[in-house]
Amino acid sequence: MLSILANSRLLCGLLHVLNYCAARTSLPLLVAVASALLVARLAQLVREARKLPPGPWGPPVVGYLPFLGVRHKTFLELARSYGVLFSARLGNQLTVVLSDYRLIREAFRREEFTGRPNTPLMHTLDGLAHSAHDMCASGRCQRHPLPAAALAPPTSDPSLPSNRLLLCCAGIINSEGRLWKSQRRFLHEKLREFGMTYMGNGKKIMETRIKSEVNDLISNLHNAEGAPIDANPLLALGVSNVICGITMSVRFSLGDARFTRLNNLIEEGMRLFGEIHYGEYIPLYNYLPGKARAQIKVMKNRDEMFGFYQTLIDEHRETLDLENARDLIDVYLIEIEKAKLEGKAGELFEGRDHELQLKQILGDLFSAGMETIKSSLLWMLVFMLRNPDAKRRVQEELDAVVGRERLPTIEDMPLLPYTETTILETLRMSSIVPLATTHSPTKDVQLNGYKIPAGSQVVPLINCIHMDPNLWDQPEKFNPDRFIDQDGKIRRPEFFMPFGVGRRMCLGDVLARMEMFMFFASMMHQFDVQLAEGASSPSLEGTVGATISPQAFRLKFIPRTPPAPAPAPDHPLLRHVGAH
Ligand code: HEM
Repeated sequence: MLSILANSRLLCGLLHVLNYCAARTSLPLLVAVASALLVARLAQLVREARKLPPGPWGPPVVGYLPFLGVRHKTFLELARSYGVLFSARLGNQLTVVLSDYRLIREAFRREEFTGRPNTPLMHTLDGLAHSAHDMCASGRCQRHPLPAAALAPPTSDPSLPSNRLLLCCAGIINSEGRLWKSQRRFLHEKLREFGMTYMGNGKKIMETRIKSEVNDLISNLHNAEGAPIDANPLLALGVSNVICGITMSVRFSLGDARFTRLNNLIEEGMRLFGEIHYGEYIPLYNYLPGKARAQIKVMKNRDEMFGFYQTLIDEHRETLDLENARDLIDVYLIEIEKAKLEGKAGELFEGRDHELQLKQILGDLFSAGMETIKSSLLWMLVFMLRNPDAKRRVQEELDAVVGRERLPTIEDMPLLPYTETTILETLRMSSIVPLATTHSPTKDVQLNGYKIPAGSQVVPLINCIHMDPNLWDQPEKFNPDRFIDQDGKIRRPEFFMPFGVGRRMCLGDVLARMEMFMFFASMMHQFDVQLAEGASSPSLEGTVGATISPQAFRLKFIPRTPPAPAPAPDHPLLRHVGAH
C-alpha cells in the first residue's frame, strides 16, 4: 500500500495541498484534507481491485504467501472456491490462476501472454549475476529499465547496438520479446534437422540415437540380475545422453563422476526452482542476513554448469567446420561466425553476449529435456507396479506386434495403441509440470471480463484440468483405454495438455514422445517389473520441484524370455567425457 501511495501522483498532490494548508490554515483542516484524500485513494484502490479476478485476501505486505503450502494443491483448493479464473496477491506479485482449458487456450494463443515474470530468481537464472547486470545497469533492458536520471550514456561496446532497449534475459525458457521469438524459430528449425521430427530421414537419425541409449539401458538393467534397484540414475544417464548428443556430441558412461555431478546440479536446481522463496515475492527479504541462500546456490550451480559448457564450446571452436555442423554448439558457433562476417554481430541475439546465450540455451535444453522425460519414465514404472493388469496388456501387445526377436522401433508406434495410451495416461495422472512455466502479460489485458495487469504471474492449473471429473470419467483411476476411441484409434482431447498449449508450448514434445515410447516400450518388452519382496507399492505422492517426480523407490527388472537381443555397437559419433 505504501509503495502504491509512494508511486502515486496523488501523493504529490497531497503533499502540495498539505504544504499549502500548513502555510495558511489550521491543523484540523489539514487533517480533514489528508483524510479525505486518503479515503479517495483507498476507494480508487478498491475499484481497481474489483477489476481483477476474484480471490483470497491476505495480510498486507505478504498477502496470501504464508498460506501457500504446496502451490499446485493450494491453487486447486482455491479454484474450487473462487472459480476457473482467480487471483491471489503473493507479496508484491499478483498471481492469476487459470483452470479452464478453453480459457488457457484462449489466453496462451495471444501474443500478450508470451512474457515471462520478472523475479529475483529469474534474474539469477538468466545470468544477471554477471554481464546482464551491466545491461540492466545501462538502462537498456526492457524488463528492468532504470529511471531516466539513472541511465548511463549509450555503451561504447561495438558488439551491442546502442540506444535500443534490450532484454537482459537469455536462453529460450526465460526469454521474451524479440529474442524469444527468433530463438524459438531458430531452434525449431535446427532441432528438426537433428531429428526432432516425425518426418523423413530426421526421424531415422533420432531413432538411431535413442536406440543406442536404449540398448545401453537394457544391458545395464540386465547387469542388475533381477535384484531390487533404483532405476533413477540409469534412466537419467540414458535420457541425458540423448539430449547431450544432439546439443554437444558428448555422452557419459555409467559411474562417470562428472555426470553424477551435473545430474545432482540439475536435480538441485529443479528443487530450488520449485520451492517457494519469500525473496521472490518480497524482494527486501533477500537483503536479510542469510536469506538470499537459494539465489546464491542457484548462481554457484549455474557457474559450475556453465564452466562445463564453456570447455566444450572452446573445444568445438578449435575444430569447427563452417560447412558441417556436428551438433547444436556448432550450429550456434557457425551462426556467430556468419553474423561477424556480415557485420551483424551486434544484432545477433538482440545484442546479448553470444556465448552467454549459447550456454544458457545448452542449460535450458539439458534441464528441460532430461528431468521431464526421466520423471515421466519413473512414473510409468510406478503405474506399472501399481496396475498389473495394464502392465500385462502392454506386454501382450508388444509380444503380438513386435515379437520376441527384436526391440520395438518408432515404426511400431502406431501399431501399439495400448502402449502409447499407457504413456498418455501416465502423463495425465502425474502432470509432472502442473503449473507449466509461468507466463506474464507484456501489457494490461482483459480475460473473461477481468483485467490481468502487465507483469502479473499467470499460471495454468494443468493438474486440475487433468483430474477434472467433468472432463474425465473416474479421473483417479489409471485407465489408458480412455484415450482410445470407438474405432480403436488414439484420441487426444483438447483438455489433455501435458506439454502446455499456445505460443510457448513445449519445444521438445516430439523428442519427448519418441524417447518415452522407445525407453518405456523396450523396458516392458525385455523385463517384467516387480516390487521387491515385502515392499509396498510406490507412492503417488510426488516430490515437488520444478517438476513432480516420484519419491525414490526400488524395483526388480526380471528378464522376460527369450533373452534380450545383443546390444548394439558403441556410439562412434559421440565422444565420451569425464574420466573414470
Ligand atoms: C515429458 C516430457 C516433457 C514435458 C511434460 C514438458 C512440458 C513442458 C511444459 C508444460 C512447458 C511450458 C509451456 C508453457 O510455458 O506454457 C515446456 C516448455 C519447454 N520445453 Fe518441455 N516438456 C517435456 C520435454 C521437453 C524436452 C525433451 C525438451 C528439449 C528438447 C523440452 C524443451 C522445452 C523448452 C525449450 C520449453 C520452453 C519453450 C518456450 O518458452 O518457448 N521439453 N515443456
